Amino acid sequence: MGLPVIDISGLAASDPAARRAVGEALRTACLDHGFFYCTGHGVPQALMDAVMAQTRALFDLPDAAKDALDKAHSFCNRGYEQLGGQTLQPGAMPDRKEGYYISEEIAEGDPRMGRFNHGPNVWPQDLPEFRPVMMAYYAALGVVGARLMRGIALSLDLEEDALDPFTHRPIATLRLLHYPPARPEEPDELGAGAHTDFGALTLLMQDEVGGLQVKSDTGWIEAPPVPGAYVVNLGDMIARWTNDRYRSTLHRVINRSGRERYSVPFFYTGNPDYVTRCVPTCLAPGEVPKYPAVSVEAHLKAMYARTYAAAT
Ligand SMILES: O=C(O)CCC(=O)C(=O)O
Ligand SMILES: [Fe+2]
Repeated sequence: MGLPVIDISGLAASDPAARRAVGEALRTACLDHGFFYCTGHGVPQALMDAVMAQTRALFDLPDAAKDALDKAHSFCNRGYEQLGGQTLQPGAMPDRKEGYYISEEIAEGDPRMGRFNHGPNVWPQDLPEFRPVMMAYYAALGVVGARLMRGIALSLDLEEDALDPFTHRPIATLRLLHYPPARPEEPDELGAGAHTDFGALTLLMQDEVGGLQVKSDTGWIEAPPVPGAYVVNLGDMIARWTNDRYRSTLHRVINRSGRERYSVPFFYTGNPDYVTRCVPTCLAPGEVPKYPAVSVEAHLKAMYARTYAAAT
């Protein structure tokens, strides 16, 4: 069976019943696959299209231009990541993808400057539209992420604003990805090895090529592109938070299309100082939390160390 489609426009409605109805739909999807398609998110299609166009333009730059933007030059994980720069599946071959990291632009004098993942972005000089398009998109998805977290709160029978401290000044990361076609001579090579996401929520925009697969109880299922919709999935943090009631599900990418594939996940990770601890509504009488409380920042650091050999 395919992944459900949830129209989240009700979360922005003034009618509390409309907001609760979305919470109910989220609850079912989170308990079941931990993955769903999201429509009614309010992000203009023109902005989504512009992000895809700039993403293609970035990866079309000459290698020397991309190398100059390498994230090795950044202290806060911004910029270009070479083909094979990450191995998402332990023991597998390096991922057949190249990437680019963008997060909040932290200005000089901001007290957060220099904390894990906080600092300036890296911008390609030859693409004048790149920065404004990406920053507009980053802001738009921050709004959707916070709104979805309110829906998640409702879905867990919490007060609607219970997770607002988590969505205050959140860490979030926009990641541009390019997957060249799979190589027939390397049958074990994956575009992105099987992994779960680190944070709270991921909102993925993918082009029309396809190749994302999600692990279900019956095996790998395809998550084909649905125009205008995001593929949303829960990350490890929400699984911890809910004592594994909500699922952070394995997924991977194999681009067997013979074409170039582009995708843009947005990782909504939350306020770095927020301490996640088991949600009380996720404990049956006598049940104990499986995981100790952990701050968002400590969790994120540990997760980066897992997939990058030389992580900071
Ligand atoms: O490109 C995709 O479809 C998925 C990417 C992904 O899972 C990730 O970057 O965590
Ligand atoms: Fe992922």
